[in-house]
Amino acid sequence: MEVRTRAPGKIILAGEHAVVHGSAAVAASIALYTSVSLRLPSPDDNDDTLRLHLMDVGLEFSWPIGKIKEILPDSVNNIASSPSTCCEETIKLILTVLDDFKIPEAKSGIASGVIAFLWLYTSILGNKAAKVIVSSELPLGAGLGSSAAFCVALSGALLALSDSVDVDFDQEGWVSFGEKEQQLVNRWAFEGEKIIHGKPSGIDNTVSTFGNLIKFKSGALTCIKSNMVLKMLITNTKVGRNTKALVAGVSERKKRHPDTMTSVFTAVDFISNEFASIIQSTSFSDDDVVKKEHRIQELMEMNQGLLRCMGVSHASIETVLQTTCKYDLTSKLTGAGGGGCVLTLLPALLSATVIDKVIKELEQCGFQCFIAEIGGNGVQFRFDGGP
Ligand SMILES: Nc1ncnc2c1ncn2[C@@H]1O[C@H](COP(=O)(O)OP(=O)(O)O)[C@@H](O)[C@H]1O
Ligand SMILES: C[C@@](O)(CCOP(=O)(O)O)CC(=O)O
Ligand SMILES: [Mg+2]
Repeated sequence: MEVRTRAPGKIILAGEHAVVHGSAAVAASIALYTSVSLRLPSPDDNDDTLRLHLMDVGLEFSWPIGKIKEILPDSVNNIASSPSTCCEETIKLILTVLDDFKIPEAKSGIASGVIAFLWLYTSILGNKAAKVIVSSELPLGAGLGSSAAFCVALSGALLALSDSVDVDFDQEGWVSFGEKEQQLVNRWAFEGEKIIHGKPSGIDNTVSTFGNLIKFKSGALTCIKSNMVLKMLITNTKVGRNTKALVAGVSERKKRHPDTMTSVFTAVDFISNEFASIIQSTSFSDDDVVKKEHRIQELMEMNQGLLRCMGVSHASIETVLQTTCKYDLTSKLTGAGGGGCVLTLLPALLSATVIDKVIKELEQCGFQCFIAEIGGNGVQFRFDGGP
């Protein structure tokens, strides 16, 4: 029996980091997906191994089921319909089954993804043998929510083959989960994100699960319908960074300057709310659109300034900002910062020639540019083995 799932990445339009501290943020899914294939062997296969193939990093893991039972004897008592948090001691235990695999230093961040995999797998499916293959169209560790898409696609696949979720095996093509199933996928994915991020807000797994455009605050989501075309250029600086370390750094800064940082987070809350109301308001003419775009550009500029205050900008991000500024365009980092990706608003009336020029100049700096479709579907599954 095989199921496949795919879950989208995201861009945060306003409010990253501050959202971890209770401020509002606005995010949209992007049409770049992480896919999971999960195959349970038939009883005749006599296979007693759990295999994980992470195609993007070229790593393969396999564990005899007996070893998993030894390390996580209690995981069979976990209930798939009731997501639970992996405690520090269990993380340490799981780390011991990674000892046999020499994960190269440059890929050490992958260990947290493998721990999240083992926690989600054993909690939802128990001690079954299986082969799991993960591949992604998203750059890993670049601010586009690959960790959340990984956890969402994985939780979706595991739940689809669990007894806790009712799915129709006979439908063809990509199918969305029902509302109740989406909620459960989202809650499990959040538990996986906790292992990878330390203290996630939940915005990334929520937008990857439900898709579209959302406002998110203190764990609650509001769906937004944009009344304007939001075209964003995404520039990957290719400077690697780790969300967990950046989120922890902002919390440390908050400990040192509690009042100042609280004011910064409050300002971001206003920015996100204003951002959401501008994109939702109706525009009657091209003039209205231009005015709205100017207001959005100012909000992006202020948000970027406040992210700098939080200590999460980077020389490479500043280079993108200066380059796009030469063309009168506004940019801000997206995701955790410290490198990773930057968003540039491409106004509706901007000529294709200018877009080409700015992309060319950014690429000359060694960056990678793309324009992704935003606000599409969330997690989906299929059983039909199609493309
Ligand atoms: N396709 C994937 N294969 C293996 N691990 C992945 C994959 N996608 C995400 N991960 C895990 O998520 C981590 C990156 O997450 P993070 O630092 O939050 O960056 P982002 O979510 O912005 O891409 C990786 O180091 C790895 O542990
Ligand atoms: C910085 C933060 O707001 C977003 C992190 O996104 P990413 O992992 O960099 O894609 C953290 C969070 O909300 O959990
Ligand atoms: Mg992440």
